[in-house]
Amino acid sequence: METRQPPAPSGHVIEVTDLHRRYGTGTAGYHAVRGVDLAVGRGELFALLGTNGAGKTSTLELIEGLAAPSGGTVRVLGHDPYRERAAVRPRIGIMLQEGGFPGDLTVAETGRSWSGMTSGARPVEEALELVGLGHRRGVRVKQLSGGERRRLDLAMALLGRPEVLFLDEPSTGLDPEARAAVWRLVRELRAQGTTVLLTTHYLEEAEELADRLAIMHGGQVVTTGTVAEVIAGRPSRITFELPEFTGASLPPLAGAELTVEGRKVTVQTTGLQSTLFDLLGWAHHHGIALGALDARSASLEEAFLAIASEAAHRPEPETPAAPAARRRLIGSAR
Ligand SMILES: Nc1ncnc2c1ncn2[C@@H]1O[C@H](COP(=O)(O)OP(=O)(O)OP(=O)(O)O)[C@@H](O)[C@H]1O
Repeated sequence: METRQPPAPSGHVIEVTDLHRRYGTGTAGYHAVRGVDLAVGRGELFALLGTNGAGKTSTLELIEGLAAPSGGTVRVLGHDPYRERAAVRPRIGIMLQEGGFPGDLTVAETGRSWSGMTSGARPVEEALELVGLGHRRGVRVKQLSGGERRRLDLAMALLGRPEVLFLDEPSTGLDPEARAAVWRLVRELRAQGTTVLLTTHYLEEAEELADRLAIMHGGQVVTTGTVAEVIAGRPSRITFELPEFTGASLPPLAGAELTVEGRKVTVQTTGLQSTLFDLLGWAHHHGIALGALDARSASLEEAFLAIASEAAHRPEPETPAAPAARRRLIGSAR
């Protein structure tokens, strides 16, 4: 039995306050992370979502302790992951976007060399079996498919039985079956008490796995909460096509917003059932067949697209100057 160290005093395994990251200096510099606050509890699975370039990886790397922030604080298991690396590193597992293991080593050799650098490592065979790579142990890394390499990255992140697992786009490049297997494994790890912070472009992945999530845009968190909280208040959508000749004009639908393009009608409503009832009643009364009728509740995808589009239309925040003492760090870690 391994001994687990006590949780951080706040009860949060990950705590991020007013985090900033700036690459480069002066006018050529780029302020990629602009005041991010996050808190992740023990055993929680938290997903970081965002558009391309939103700052997810830049944020994740700071939380993993791979670079120092330009401003703000990060605490992982009660420690600064950059300055107190020795205290944090043995207790976390990191799956980067590119593991970058030497191509000439076999899968088993990679596991053994990684295991030699990992304290309290589980047997290499066990880690490979967990991700379904046991049968590929004798194959050189360069001969693995993209999806198999992702699974090797995950196996190596799991070697040290981490209390906190960081997954940067874990299922990118996996086929649907391998993705489902990774989801099962992540759920099992979470059920065993592992805290997981992941970034993903797959909204379905966040919907399936996340207890809570944050949506980033332009280096900031624009929305955070459970999937239900993020979706709440977003309108449901009804779409249909009117027949070519309709004597009747569309009915007033209380609380709904109609958009008509030619014969195609889109109705956005927060009261899906009553709007649908009124619409179908009108169609029935006038003997109108609504073509390609589709009615669906708001999904995380719709909420994400709406939130990203709202955020994109907001003015860019002012870029505070990077503190001089931190400038030496700028441009590192990529
Ligand atoms: N080393 C670097 N130097 C300068 N700019 C960088 C560097 N690394 C990242 N950036 C910029 O910082 C911004 C955030 O990048 P980051 O990789 O964190 O975004 P992301 O949300 O992970 O994006 P994606 O979903 O595309 O992976 C981007 O505009 C990127 O071009």
